[in-house]
Amino acid sequence: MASVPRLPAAHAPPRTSIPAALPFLCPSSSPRVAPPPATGPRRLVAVAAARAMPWPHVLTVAGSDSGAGAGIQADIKACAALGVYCSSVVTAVTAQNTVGVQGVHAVPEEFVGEQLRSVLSDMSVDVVKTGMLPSAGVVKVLCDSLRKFPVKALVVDPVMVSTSGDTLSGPSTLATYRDELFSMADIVTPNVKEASKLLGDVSLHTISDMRNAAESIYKLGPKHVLVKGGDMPDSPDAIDVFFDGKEFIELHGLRIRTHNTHGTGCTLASCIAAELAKGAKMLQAVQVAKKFVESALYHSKDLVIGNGPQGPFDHLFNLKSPLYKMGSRQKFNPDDLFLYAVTDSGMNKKWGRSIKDAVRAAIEGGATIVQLREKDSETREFLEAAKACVEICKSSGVPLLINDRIDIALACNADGVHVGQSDMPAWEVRELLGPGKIIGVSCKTVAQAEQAWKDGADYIGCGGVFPTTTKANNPTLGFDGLRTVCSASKLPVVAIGGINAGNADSVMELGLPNLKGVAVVSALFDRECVMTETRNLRSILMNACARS
Ligand SMILES: Nc1ncnc2c1ncn2[C@@H]1O[C@H](COP(=O)(O)OP(=O)(O)O)[C@@H](O)[C@H]1O
Ligand SMILES: Cc1ncc(COP(=O)(O)O)c(N)n1
Ligand SMILES: [Mg+2]
Repeated sequence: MASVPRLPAAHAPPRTSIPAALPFLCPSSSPRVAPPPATGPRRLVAVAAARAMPWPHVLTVAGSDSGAGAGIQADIKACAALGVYCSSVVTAVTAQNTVGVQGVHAVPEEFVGEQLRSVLSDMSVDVVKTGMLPSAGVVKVLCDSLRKFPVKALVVDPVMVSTSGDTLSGPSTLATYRDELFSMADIVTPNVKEASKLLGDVSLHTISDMRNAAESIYKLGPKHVLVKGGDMPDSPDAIDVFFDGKEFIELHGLRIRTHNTHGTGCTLASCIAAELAKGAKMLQAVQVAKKFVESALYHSKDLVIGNGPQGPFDHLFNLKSPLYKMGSRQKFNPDDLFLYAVTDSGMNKKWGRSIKDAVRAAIEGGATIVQLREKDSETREFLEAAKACVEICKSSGVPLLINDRIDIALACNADGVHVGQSDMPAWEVRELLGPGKIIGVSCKTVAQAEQAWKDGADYIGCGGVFPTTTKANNPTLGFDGLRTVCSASKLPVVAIGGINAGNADSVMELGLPNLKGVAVVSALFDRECVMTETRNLRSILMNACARS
């Protein structure tokens, strides 16, 4: 089974295009001039245009959860958190809490139809998301309404049983789901129990079972299927299987150890709908949604509401915890390690350039990730430079990491940090930064690589491959040491230590498992023209990858 498809590093397009008209950036770059703010009539036009802007709109057709962890209440909170308007057609009212579902009161089918008519005929709905549809009659009413008032996309979460094990939609709706609703759906998102019921109670225990189920449900008519693995607690990751009719993609997330998982499925489907309403493609929408659920669970893992086994979580965690700024960045892409530029304040001083100019030049030359390693800057000066570099990196789509300084990474909202063996342990860094950030760890041994993986790191840096002057007392591992660590690592690896234009090809040509790229300091920054050196190294690496 494929993981998220990626271009092989050697063929990956440059992260930044280099327009011919760009001023040559050596030895220092020219300042960029921001356009003047709009004033007078121009401002009025801008305001009018802003007023006319439609608000992406999801309509949820689902049940009310009196405990507000799942159902309509979860859907509205999830859409609000992602900046999308959410209207609601209530199909049932449930008496529900953290213990389970105590009662269900279905709304008459005609009145579900009336609510649908009210919203769909007037309010420019982009995407419809369905949750609890308590009877076959309600499913039919919905299908009729959608035929009358078509929308851009339909997300079907085939809610049948709550996490607490209570029935929310009886077996009589199964046939109508299969025969009428699925063929109208852009995506169907069953959990393992629901997938099993839809397929006549087949047993689902493994990823391979989930893949088979996704394929069988796809044959019932939806354009995409996501079989969710939240309820497979034996798996150390939370793995969902996505199928688009051609390819299976395993979506891996951190499994958050918490009891507060009530409403994860409703939230996931609503986030997918919200992202689709904003114009995202399906896989992208699913990835953002999964990351959102993971982050919300992470930040709510210790909340206590109610006495039952399944608590709600906080969808609006982002409002409360400015520390954890969950952007819509996708999960770490190991191919970003291809040409890893590590800055050095001493070298920048020597060549008379600012950190900012050094970073900009490296990115213009094709660096795929940047780490700021400023061992002797004052904190305030470093923070200001880091903030400027975050802006530069963000506009080029290149991740920015900070060496060692978790405080700086948090304050400038960097994409992550890189820590060494004597810095803060990666698991503590993960606690502070949350799941959305990249964490790298320097490792020289198989045991250290194993620990980094256990601690929740995203990649390891392994070296020194060659002798180096940038780090004192740094034993050289050589190719053999690198090979040993790469072969055993469960994480992607970037090689580091004395790598330059003269030897980078020999490292990539080793073709080692998990080796994704090289990290360089002096070879880029202890040179007169950072951009030229980076460009040259990039082409050496690409040629080496093409050969090996
Ligand atoms: N403990 C957890 N940690 C991280 N992600 C989880 C956890 N539990 C569920 N998820 C994720 O939440 C989403 C909803 O999944 P699931 O709980 O299986 O659906 P449902 O709520 O319909 O039973 C999935 O993306 C799943 O991987
Ligand atoms: C009204 C309503 N809709 C959906 C769910 C499923 O949510 P979960 O699977 O998290 O219990 C629920 N419990 N209640
Ligand atoms: Mg669940």
